[in-house]
Amino acid sequence: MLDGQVAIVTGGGSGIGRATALELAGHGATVVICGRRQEPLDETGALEPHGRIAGITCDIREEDQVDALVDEVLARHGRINILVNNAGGQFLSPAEDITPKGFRTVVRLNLEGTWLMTHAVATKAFIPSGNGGRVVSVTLTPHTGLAGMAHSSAARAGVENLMKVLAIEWARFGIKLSAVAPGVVATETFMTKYPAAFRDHYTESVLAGELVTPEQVAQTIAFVVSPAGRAISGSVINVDHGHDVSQVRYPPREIATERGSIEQEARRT
Ligand SMILES: CCCCCCCCCCC/C=C/C(=O)SCCNC(=O)CCNC(=O)[C@H](O)C(C)(C)COP(=O)(O)OP(=O)(O)OC[C@H]1O[C@@H](n2cnc3c(N)ncnc32)[C@H](O)[C@@H]1OP(=O)(O)O
Ligand SMILES: NC(=O)C1=CN([C@@H]2O[C@H](COP(=O)(O)OP(=O)(O)OC[C@H]3O[C@@H](n4cnc5c(N)ncnc54)[C@H](OP(=O)(O)O)[C@@H]3O)[C@@H](O)[C@H]2O)C=CC1
Repeated sequence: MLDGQVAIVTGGGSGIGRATALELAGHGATVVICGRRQEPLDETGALEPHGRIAGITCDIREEDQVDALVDEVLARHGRINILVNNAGGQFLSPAEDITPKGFRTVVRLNLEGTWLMTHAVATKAFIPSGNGGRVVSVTLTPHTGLAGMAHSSAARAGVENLMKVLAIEWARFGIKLSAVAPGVVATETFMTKYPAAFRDHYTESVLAGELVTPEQVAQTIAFVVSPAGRAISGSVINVDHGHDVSQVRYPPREIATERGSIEQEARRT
């Protein structure tokens, strides 16, 4: 499906980024992954049997490192067809305790880093090639407001709108941009980084009763960048078992009937 395509996946050394790199490579793409540390990148590369994944260290918040990464990929492969902006994250904190530096740190990573990568790949590769390209940015649900993550909620809203604006402006270059917004994903980071009570609550109370897997997010990204996803641009695609529309399990345990539903209202006589 992706034979001959060259992809960059940011944050490809772990979690969703690793699963995405493996998924794209499995469909024939040559994949360059980046992150701040070399070791996780090498671990991802070792999981791919055909040598289609290589890692290059890059902090996506640093303009000179982003430029160097894109130049290196072009020098090695001569083209870039796909960019997956997956690197991101945040720390959990009540909004009133987030310092200016902490807010800036999260916005720089999620919004500015995504902009730097997207702009560099578009201007150095997609536009000069005349062939356009595909961009998918990984964001977050719920879109109704992610309590405890004010900085990240704001940044991800910015990323989703950025994808929409660029989908309009860069349609003339054949560039398609979308966001894929996962719900709660069972990555090692999610399972180990957050306080146990927070993790356990959201693990147990998600609507579907199960977490999203990294592979499910990766398969959606692969579909969007595949020939079958050619008409997708300016979209936000949730991969979240309905987390965006209902943040609690249905029905609430307290009022569940034996049939696992809610009691039906009696008809008026
Ligand atoms: C109704 C609501 C329903 C909600 C349902 C929610 C369900 C759960 C959804 C969960 C979804 C999301 C999951 C995920 O995203 S999992 C993947 C997460 N992955 C990551 O976060 C990886 C990347 N993250 C990082 O690298 C770091 O977290 C960070 C973003 C902070 C960047 O790290 P960096 O090394 O650059 O930054 P520093 O550590 O130097 O910190 C810089 C300043 O940031 C502030 N800070 C950092 N950590 C904290 C903290 N724990 N508490 C408070 N402030 C923090 C601080 O100002 C740092 O500066 P100082 O060290 O000088 O103080
Ligand atoms: N897990 C979840 O429940 C959900 C996750 N998401 C989002 O999906 C994405 C991936 O999450 P997940 O796989 O769980 O998280 P991970 O923490 O496993 O992945 C984050 C990756 O990004 C890399 N990274 C972090 N900062 C930078 C940077 N400045 N420059 C380059 N690379 C960087 C990290 O590598 P290194 O440290 O070596 O730089 C790491 O490989 C994130 O944007 C996350 O917020 C969205 C919804 C839910």
